[in-house]
Amino acid sequence: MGDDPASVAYVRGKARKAAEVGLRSTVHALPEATPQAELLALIAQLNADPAVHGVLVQLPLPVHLDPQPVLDAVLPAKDVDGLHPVSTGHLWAGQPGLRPCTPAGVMALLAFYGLPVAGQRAVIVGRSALVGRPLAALLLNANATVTLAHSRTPDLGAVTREADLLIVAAGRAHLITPDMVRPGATVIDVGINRVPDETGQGRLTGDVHPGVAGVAGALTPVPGGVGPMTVAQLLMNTVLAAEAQQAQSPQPQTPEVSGGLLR
Ligand SMILES: Nc1nc2c(c(=O)[nH]1)N[C@@H](CN(C=O)c1ccc(C(=O)N[C@@H](CCC(=O)O)C(=O)O)cc1)CN2
Repeated sequence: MGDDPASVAYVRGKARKAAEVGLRSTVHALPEATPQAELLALIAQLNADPAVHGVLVQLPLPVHLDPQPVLDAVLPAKDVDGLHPVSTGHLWAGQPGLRPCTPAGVMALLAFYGLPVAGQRAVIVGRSALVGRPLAALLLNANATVTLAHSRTPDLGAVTREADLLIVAAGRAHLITPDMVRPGATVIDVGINRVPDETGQGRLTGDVHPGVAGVAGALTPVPGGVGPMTVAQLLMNTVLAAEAQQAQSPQPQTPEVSGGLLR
């Protein structure tokens, strides 16, 4: 909703990647001033459409809208963003379900590089519903010992220095400096901050100071680290949701859809 340049770019990127892997997507771009009832009516229409396997509402919403009733309106079976309370319940109960995309992307990245999680002391900085909270549950489910730090945590450096695995999603450029990191720790930078540069366009940088590369055992870059994993996980969730819906109530598929979605 609206014309926030970052959201417009993220949605465009999601549609492009979906097309690349053979998923059909439709972007419903609504004007900033759209009333909540109109947005809820659109979600209800998509929920009821058997040709639609996944629905996501790009965040943030304009300030006049309360995000929670909007997220609650998405049918849990189609909740490819993993933000519906049913998905959250499954996650915290350690049951299978659709997981929020950025935290799931972090877990996929750790697995891909063979970085250990079980038994590790994991510290997350940032307690957002989109990243920090669900990531705490995913790490717990993977048998890490988890600390969730945030803007009111006193002596943040003392907490982060305890981490074998430090994940930063605070939304503050270069919050984590080299002295706050244990030598050899794995550091995952979820921050995406645009800071002024000489071109006037702004430069992307993370929540972790570049000097941390000299201390950490592994450090994800920004850009090109966790961000693209978010989109990959969205595509994965969409395929999982489609497969689960197909198993629940098999629909006749067009050849094009069968080729794209069913293995
Ligand atoms: N409904 C949702 N809204 C938002 C989510 C989300 O998971 N669900 N996450 C973010 C934005 N986001 C996806 O929506 C997202 C963020 C970053 C990237 C990415 O690939 N970043 C690149 C840099 C891109 C740039 O030039 O700005 C990178 O880090 O390399 C993809 C998706 C908030 N909203």
